[in-house]
Formats: sequence, structure tokens, C-alpha cells
Amino acid sequence: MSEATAPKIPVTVLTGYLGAGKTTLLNRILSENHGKKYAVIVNEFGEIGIDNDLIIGADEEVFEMNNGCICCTVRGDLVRIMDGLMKRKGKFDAIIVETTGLADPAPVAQTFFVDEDVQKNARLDAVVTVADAKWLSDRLKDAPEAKNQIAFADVIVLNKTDLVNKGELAEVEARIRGINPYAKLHRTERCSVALADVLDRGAFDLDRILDIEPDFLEADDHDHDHDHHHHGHDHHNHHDHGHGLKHYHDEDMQSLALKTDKPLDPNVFMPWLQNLVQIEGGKILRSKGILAFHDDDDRYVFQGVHMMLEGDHQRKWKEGEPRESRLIFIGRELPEEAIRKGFESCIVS
Ligand SMILES: Nc1nc2c(ncn2[C@@H]2O[C@H](COP(=O)(O)OP(=O)(O)OP(=O)(O)O)[C@@H](O)[C@H]2O)c(=O)[nH]1
Repeated sequence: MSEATAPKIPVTVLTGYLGAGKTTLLNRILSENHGKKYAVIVNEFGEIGIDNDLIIGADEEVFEMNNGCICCTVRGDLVRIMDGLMKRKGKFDAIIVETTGLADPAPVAQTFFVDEDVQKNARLDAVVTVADAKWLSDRLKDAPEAKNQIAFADVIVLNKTDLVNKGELAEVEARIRGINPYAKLHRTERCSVALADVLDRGAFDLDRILDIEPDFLEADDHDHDHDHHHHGHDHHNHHDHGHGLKHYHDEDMQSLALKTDKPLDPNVFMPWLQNLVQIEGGKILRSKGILAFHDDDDRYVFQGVHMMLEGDHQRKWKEGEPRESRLIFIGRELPEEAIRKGFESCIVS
């Protein structure tokens, strides 16, 4: 499925609930002395775009999508804008899509999985979510979009840390980890984060995912974090169902991590995974995994957004590297037992 063609333009999807600090982060990126040229696509909710006027920097070109709800129109709109941008390829080093605070990042991410023309020229680099340390906990209770944005994130910028005390910060961080234990998290004031921490992450890059994040899928480490470093935070509603399923009682978003050191049968695994995301894709927001197949010297890596999957053989397993298969699913009401049983049936006995 991989193509050896000209380098694709990296696309960063910037999300976060209303007022979290997306524009602040965008301005920071654009005004830093990076010597790069970014194209910015802004999605506006409603008729009049004002964000455009708030974005500084003369060198950048800003494209607005004004057609209302991103969930309904994003693919067509985004594809059209991307097509236009690609005709001027070479002019941009990277593209940043700033979504409205009310947007679900899934349709944006899916555009890069499904549209062939877009796929040819651009690659989804990472979903970066700005979270408001002061208000996120409240929004997680009443706004499904806020939760989706956290669940989807590869990088979380936990912003406005100046507005909360230490205990509150630990609490909101624990809630984030309850939804998404895998994203890289940075605590910031005014989104002050190094560019390298948000751009060119390769989070969706099948070839790079592990080289950048060697502890990708090591959910257990985060758990330790919670247990040992965040003294004083309230654990009463935190459940760890062992073996990687995590969620809060008042939150329906979960993540499930699976692991085995026994080889998988590709002829059983692939149809199982396809079938699983076909049937449960509405509930599964994100999936990714590194797989060790029976009789196969290459690592196989896959990425999924809802029911869309892409995967490829990546590189040879290294000498002495444990041939482990690791998968994660992030979503709502995950059928945990069925997934576990299905996964186990793919193991070569
Ligand atoms: N106290 C405090 N205020 C911040 C911080 N970061 C951003 N703000 C302020 O929060 C407000 C919202 O920031 P924006 O960057 O516009 O947020 P946004 O996510 O783009 O907002 P929408 O476009 O409405 O979704 C602005 O007034 C910022 O100046 C921070 O770390 N601390």
C-alpha cells in the first residue's frame, strides 16, 4: 500500500474545544522563526469567519471553509482546498488545518485515508489537541466533541495551566489519561510549546510511529505515573480493568490495549480486524497496532480511523527485538470481551 513517490506534504490537524487556545498555538507556530512556509486551512462554524483576522503573519496563506458544520462538509471542502493547494506544490512546507472547537476530528482525519488525490500528495502528520486546563473537565461531561478531540489526539497541549492549582492540574491530566493514555502531553501557558513537539511528529506515519514514540502502546507506564507521581488526586472513580482497559465511570470513552508475544496468523487476523472495524467502527475512533505475523520477518503496522484501515509491512524485525504484537483501540462502549476473544483466536497455537 505504500508508494515510493515524491515526499508528501505533512498535514497537522489542530483541534481543541472553543476557547482552549488553538489560535494562540497557531500564531505561535506561524510567528516563530522557522524559515518554513505553512498553508493554513481554517474551518469556521457559521457564516462569518473572524478567526482569519486573528491569525497573524503576512507570509502565510489562509483558506477558510465557511460551509457550516465540519462534520457534514469537511470532506468535500477539504478535498477541494487540498486539490487547490497541491496545484501549487513546492510553495508550502506543511499544511495546518485548524478545526472549529465544535468539530469532531474524525472526518478530517478520514479525508487523508480515503481521498486518493489527497493521499498522493499529502500525509496526515498528527492530530494536535489543545485542552483548556480550567474548563476541560466540565466539557468532558457535557460535550462529546471535547471528548472525541482528546481521544483522537496524538499530541495534547494542556493549556492555561496558570488558571489552575497543582491539584486541579493533576486531576484534569488524570481525566485526559483516562480517555487517551497514549498521546504525548505538554503542559503549557499560552501554548508555549516547542515547534518540534507539535509539528512533523509522524504520528500517522506507519514507518516512523515507533521510532518517534518507542513507548507507543506502553499504557502500563502511564498507569504507574498516575499511581506514583500524582499524589493527592482522587482515585475513586478511576478503574483499570487490568490488561489495558481504562475509563472513568462518568465517561464513556475507553481505550483497550492488547499484547501478545506469540505470532499472529495473518489469514485470521486481517479478516477479523476488517470485520471488527466494519461492525464496530462507529464506536472505535482510533486503532493502531504493530503486528508480528507467523512466518514473517517484517513488522506489520496498521492505523485506523473508524472503519477505515491502512496497513503495510514496515521493516525487518531487528536482531534480538522481541517479536511482540501490540494494538490499541480508543472508542466508546468497546465490546471488550469480544475484541479480546477475537484477538486471541488470531494467535497461532
Ligand atoms: N489565562 C490564559 N489565557 C490564555 C492562555 N492561552 C490562551 N489564552 C486566552 O484564551 C482565549 C482563547 O484563546 P484562543 O487561542 O482564541 O482559543 P481558540 O481555541 O482559538 O478559540 P476558538 O477559536 O473560539 O475555538 C484568548 O483570550 C487567549 O488570550 C493561557 O495559557 N492562559
